[in-house]
Amino acid sequence: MDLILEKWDEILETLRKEHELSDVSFKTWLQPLKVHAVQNDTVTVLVPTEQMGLNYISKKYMLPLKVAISEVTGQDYEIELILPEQTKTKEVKSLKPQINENIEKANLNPKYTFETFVVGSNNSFANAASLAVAESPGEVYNPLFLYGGVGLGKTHLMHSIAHFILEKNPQTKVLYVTSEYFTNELIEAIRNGNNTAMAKFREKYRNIDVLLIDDVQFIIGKESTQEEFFHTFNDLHGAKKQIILSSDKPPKDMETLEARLRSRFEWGLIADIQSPDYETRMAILRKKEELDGYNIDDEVIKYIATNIKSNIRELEGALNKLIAYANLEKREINVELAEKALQDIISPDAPKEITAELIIQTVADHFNISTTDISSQKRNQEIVYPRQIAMYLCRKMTDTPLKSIGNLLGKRDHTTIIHGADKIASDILTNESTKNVIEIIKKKISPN
Ligand SMILES: Nc1ncnc2c1ncn2[C@@H]1O[C@H](COP(=O)(O)OP(=O)(O)OP(=O)(O)O)[C@@H](O)[C@H]1O
Repeated sequence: MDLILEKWDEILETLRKEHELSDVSFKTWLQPLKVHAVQNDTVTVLVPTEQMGLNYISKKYMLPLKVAISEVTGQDYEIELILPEQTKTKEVKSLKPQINENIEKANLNPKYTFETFVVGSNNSFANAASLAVAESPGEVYNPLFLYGGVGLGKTHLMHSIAHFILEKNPQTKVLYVTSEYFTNELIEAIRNGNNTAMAKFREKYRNIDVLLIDDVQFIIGKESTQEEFFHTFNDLHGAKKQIILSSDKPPKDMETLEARLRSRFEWGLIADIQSPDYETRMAILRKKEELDGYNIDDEVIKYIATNIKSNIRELEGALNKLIAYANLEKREINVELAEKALQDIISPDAPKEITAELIIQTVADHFNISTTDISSQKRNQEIVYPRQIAMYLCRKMTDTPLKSIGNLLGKRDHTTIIHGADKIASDILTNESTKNVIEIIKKKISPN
């Protein structure tokens, strides 16, 4: 509800612009529309006219409104129009289930749950530890420290724990953030230079039941962040609140981590995730295929699982690329097509190549949005910023021609790519958060 309400004016404005509505049409039909309720992905819109007006709006503006909502919020909703006299009967339904609001508040990806997580020998210990923590937060292993290489499922497991806890007890205050987000918020509070900003920051992070901090290795070397994090940790741990951390290495190998933090990280349980074996890679591809509603030949799945070994993000990226390629070429998916579509990813002799596709996938994952969003025509800031970062990194880290980058990013022309990349290049010089984000994503793309 909050998201739609907050963005309602922007939604109507987007619709007005995209359909070049005259002032009079806008004022007559759209401006008076009010959000009455949002429930289970249906937005109930109050039409304060009479039946004729409702019929007309339904015929003429229902679809454009749906599209505008999807563009602005990044989510698809059904729309139901109602007249003022119907509001009484609808009132009971006006609360969106609390659990969905909590998932939004906690910053969770709805797809990352235990149900969609494939358990193999590489991650069974981490999975069991995560489930134990999810069942008894703050009681058994505190903190839970998950570590493993890039793209192996740490974030997915963390979100699974949070979903599980919220499902069981929707009142629990759960917050997932990346350590980079934590750092940026802290920098912002310090920059504001007043006690209220710091107090707000502390209130936010210390007044929760379950805190999940991803990629905690990025706070190393940032003194004030380590200091603040140390106090947050102590407060929460002392109050028996659950802390879950992830990193690319175990605490003992985090050389520049302050000793007092390292010892705290080791208080609870440390669980690692290794690269998946062949069977697990097959199972992950099968799961993804099932979730996305495809039915791909076994030989093709075997081909991908045999050739992409180390990183699950790349494994999924290869499958996505193959599907996109087949759709574009209007061809059936078979091993021959897979060899062609994936030749720049699967090349037995060449060292691992950094492709524009890998960059786009990594940026999307980092911002918790889909690659479809990045390549869409959406212009809201939550999508534009990651898109520009993808433009910048594709230019910096690959030789991909501007035209191809543009095609991958929603058929944009080369001037848009140059503009987006330049914008980020100048942002890096003045904005510490952008500098941090770029540093982190670069490491995810190329860890060494
Ligand atoms: N065991 C698994 N089952 C199903 N999907 C998985 C599994 N492990 C990872 N994935 C998928 O692989 C992708 C990358 O995983 P995730 O983002 O959790 O990795 P990560 O270890 O947090 O990476 P990073 O170090 O870059 O933060 C996600 O789309 C995730 O859903």
